[in-house]
Amino acid sequence: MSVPLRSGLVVAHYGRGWAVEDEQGDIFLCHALRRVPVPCVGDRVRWEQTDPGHGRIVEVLPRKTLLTRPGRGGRLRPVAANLDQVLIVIAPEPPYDLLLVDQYLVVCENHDLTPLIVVNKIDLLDPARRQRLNDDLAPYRALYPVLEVSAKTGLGITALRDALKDKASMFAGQSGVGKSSLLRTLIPDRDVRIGELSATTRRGRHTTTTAMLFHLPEGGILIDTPGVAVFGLAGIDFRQLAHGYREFRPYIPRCRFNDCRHVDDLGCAVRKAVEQGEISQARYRRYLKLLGKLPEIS
Ligand SMILES: Nc1nc2c(ncn2[C@@H]2O[C@H](COP(=O)(O)OP(=O)(O)OP(=O)(O)O)[C@@H](O)[C@H]2O)c(=O)[nH]1
Ligand SMILES: [Zn+2]
Repeated sequence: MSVPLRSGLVVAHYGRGWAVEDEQGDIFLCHALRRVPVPCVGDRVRWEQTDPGHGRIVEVLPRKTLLTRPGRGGRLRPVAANLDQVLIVIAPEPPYDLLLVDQYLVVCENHDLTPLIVVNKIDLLDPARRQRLNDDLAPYRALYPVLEVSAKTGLGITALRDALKDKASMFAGQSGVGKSSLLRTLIPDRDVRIGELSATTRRGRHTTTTAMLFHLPEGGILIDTPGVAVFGLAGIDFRQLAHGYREFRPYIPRCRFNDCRHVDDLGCAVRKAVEQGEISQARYRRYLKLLGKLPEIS
């Protein structure tokens, strides 16, 4: 007897299982058929129920976007599918690392993900720190939306909610910048949902999820990937790196050599733009640093 296939959304990933949400919002712990691509959070799937509360994924629908991380043996593992945007969170404390911000931006630019820069903990900004932040962020404000918020006081949270509405988003940022605090502010019933998942799967220890998807109260979804580094430069070559620096793009076709890495002066339109003040020197210096981190052969 064949069971009709159902549509679902992967909302969590545990070791070898996936939590699939059906159209009514009920959650089933599923395994995946061997022939399907390894599913990940955010995937739209076709699945069939096997037992109460359980099922198996038989098809992973085509993905709009896919974020991966290097797994065992250098193979890329999927982490989050169908994302629209990434919230790059920084804060006055711990001190922000703009090289890391640039790295996140390069990955976003090369995966068709829209980056938003979120400055959290603005309640901690005194005039001196405010001045430094403004100077540091000036080149970014010209390229990307920058939202200033405080998970502590609630400042700017309405604008953040508006930016997330009806989109699939994910946080990126150093430990301690306040990602969990923001998540709690945005999704007050978060813990209820985790409890609900554990109850459904009838197993106590599901704290080791690699990723989890939450529905935002005003529409849209937010994916949390605790402790998963998905924004490394693995798989990025020097062309993609330069492409990831948005403001370089108009100049790249004007470089004399097709394989210009924008390091040497000779006929490089990007360098010329830096010298003429059209491209931020700070950003260019960070580009050179990241270029130095790429594997030699790229
Ligand atoms: N002053 C202030 N402190 C905040 C704010 N948001 C978070 N914090 C504090 O910053 C610390 C780290 O916050 P978390 O939300 O745990 O940070 P995280 O980014 O999730 O950190 P990891 O879980 O390690 O990735 C906690 O002590 C929070 O109370 C804020 O807007 N203002
Ligand atoms: Zn060049």
